[in-house]
Amino acid sequence: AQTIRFATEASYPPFEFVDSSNKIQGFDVDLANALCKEMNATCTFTNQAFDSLIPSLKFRRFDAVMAGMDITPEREKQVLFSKPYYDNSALFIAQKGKVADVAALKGKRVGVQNGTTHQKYLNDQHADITTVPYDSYQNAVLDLKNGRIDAVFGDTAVVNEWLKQNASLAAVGDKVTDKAYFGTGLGIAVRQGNTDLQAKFNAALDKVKADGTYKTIYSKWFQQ
Ligand SMILES: NC(=[NH2+])NCCC[C@H](N)C(=O)O
Repeated sequence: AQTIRFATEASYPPFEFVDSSNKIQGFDVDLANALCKEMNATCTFTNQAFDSLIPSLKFRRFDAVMAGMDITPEREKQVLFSKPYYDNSALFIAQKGKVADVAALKGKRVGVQNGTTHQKYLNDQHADITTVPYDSYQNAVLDLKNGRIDAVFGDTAVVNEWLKQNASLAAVGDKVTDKAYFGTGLGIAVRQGNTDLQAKFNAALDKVKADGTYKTIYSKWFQQ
């Protein structure tokens, strides 16, 4: 059977994280395994810095990237994406009672992960906010709790996870769904020209959506 080497950045529950026995787990991993089963392939997952995922894919160190990655026009110039497998949006969080709304973040320090759509969105659309880059969102949340930064900007499902675990944090403003950054959905990236693997992922996605497998995995990781 074919082996598909996936790369991810596993500090991003519920999409991907390293569990207590050092295994990479999460929604993306379960979905990838379901797709690989459909494709009669074996999946492997490697943990890498987020901003190195697309370069490593291009260097052929991996076959696919699945990392809660938004499909964006800019990334589509470099890689091919599967059809969207998850509807995404982004959200700011801050210490409870400290930041009234997004306008109040003017002149403040907001943590983001390097290479993410969140970083690009703030740089492009909120030049008045100081973006503070982190290699992992875990460290950004720590700094938010310590008061070293004023807010963190991340994917809504992930941010909700932090809110559940940290009673001292709260959402600021509404979800952001700007299509140029986060509105199109998450996709699996493969190399330009690898339309064969792209087509296989798309067919497998259709299959797991139709037979209920997708729904089971979704409800395991995104409890309402
Ligand atoms: N595994 C991760 N750390 N993912 C971060 C993803 C952030 C954002 N959705 C993006 O595509 O840029």
